[in-house]
Amino acid sequence: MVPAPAPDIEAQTNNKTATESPGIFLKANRPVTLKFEEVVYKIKTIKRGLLERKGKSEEKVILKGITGMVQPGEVLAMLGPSGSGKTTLLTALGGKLGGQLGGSITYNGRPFSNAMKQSTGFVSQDDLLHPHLTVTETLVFTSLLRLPNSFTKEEKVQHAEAVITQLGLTSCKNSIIGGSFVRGVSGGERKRVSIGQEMLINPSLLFLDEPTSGLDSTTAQRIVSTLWELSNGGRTVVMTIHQPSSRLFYMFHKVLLLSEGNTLYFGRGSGAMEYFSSVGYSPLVAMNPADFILDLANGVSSDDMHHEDQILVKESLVSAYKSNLADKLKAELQEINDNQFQDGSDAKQFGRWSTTWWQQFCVLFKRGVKERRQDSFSGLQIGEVVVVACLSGLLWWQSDVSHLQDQVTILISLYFAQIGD
Ligand SMILES: Nc1ncnc2c1ncn2[C@@H]1O[C@H](COP(=O)(O)OP(=O)(O)OP(=O)(O)O)[C@@H](O)[C@H]1O
Repeated sequence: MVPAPAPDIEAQTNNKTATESPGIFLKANRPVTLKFEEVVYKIKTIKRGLLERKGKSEEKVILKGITGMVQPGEVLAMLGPSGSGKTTLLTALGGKLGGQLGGSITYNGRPFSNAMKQSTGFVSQDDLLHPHLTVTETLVFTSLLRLPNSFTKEEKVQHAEAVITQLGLTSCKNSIIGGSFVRGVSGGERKRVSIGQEMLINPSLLFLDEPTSGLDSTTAQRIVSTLWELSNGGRTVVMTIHQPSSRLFYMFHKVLLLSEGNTLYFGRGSGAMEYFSSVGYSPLVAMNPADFILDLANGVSSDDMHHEDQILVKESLVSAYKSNLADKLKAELQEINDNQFQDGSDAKQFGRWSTTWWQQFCVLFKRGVKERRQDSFSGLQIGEVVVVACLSGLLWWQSDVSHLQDQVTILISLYFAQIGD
């Protein structure tokens, strides 16, 4: 780890202890029950030969009617082989998936809204962190940008400090994040910084795409324990995970097993092995339940199986789920009365941005300067940056989310035009 020179932001946080920090992380502000019923997602693909210019349009079904529910205080882990639809489902539940999405997804009985967006944290698989900023700087700048003006600057800094303490990042808080060319904090610490960025808004609903990928089992355990503790504060946590150890597997309150867009199991993690043995699939030797059910999701129930047998195993597990668990789950979902949620928050009370344009400009400017503190500047370089920043800013100026695709297309066209020149 490369310690960076202590910046003024850290000077503001150094005298504060965790006990002085606001206790925002003890309880979720507005507990959220997430229900999803018969979620279907289809995409259009073009099938064409190597020499063909025009191909045939085909429809591919990625999610084939997925149902489930997560309540405050619960962690739902979505497991399945690569390409089974975990990230697609997570993105859909996080309100980030456009296109042909069918079925129903509700948050306290209501559709996704601006109000819910502001109570939702989403940690994607590939984190976008600035390599030359320290852990403290990263979290303080995010805090200054994302927390509303009802907090003073000092309170925003305190929130960042509280997150650092809560996520066990105190020992590396003055180390730079690092990247491909510069050594910085470890993979686990980096992941915790990404989680911390979302924790700053004290989300009631937290989505994480593979928060443990590439980490050793002890670090993975530490991250899942943190998420488990967060759920204890009345939060709803949903994550995708590739191959959890058995220790981790039993920490999940609920497990959703996917195979090629179908559900094979939804229920308590501790009940998974019992369920699969009740439908005729038990491991021959004692093994990690996650490994066993992932084998089943690939259609592997014993060694030396042919491809055709694997297809049959998957089909039998899909129909076993439909006849044994699906109806019970639907009945459980019906029992939850959507009118019980006292969700008085009105979408109108949530503005478009938490901070003003000028505040954002100042914070981003300061962050940009700190990020480049090791660079030497020439007048030409500064001029270039200002021109590009103005052009990019104009492109997004007062933009509507519905025009996002047009703007991205213009950016890509400009990029290719530049390459062509
Ligand atoms: N926009 C898209 N265009 C084409 N194919 C897509 C698109 N979105 C998803 N897919 C396909 O849908 C399937 C599920 O993708 P998804 O990323 O959800 O899988 P996953 O279970 O998260 O996989 P992994 O564990 O490897 O991340 C994959 O076969 C993927 O190629």
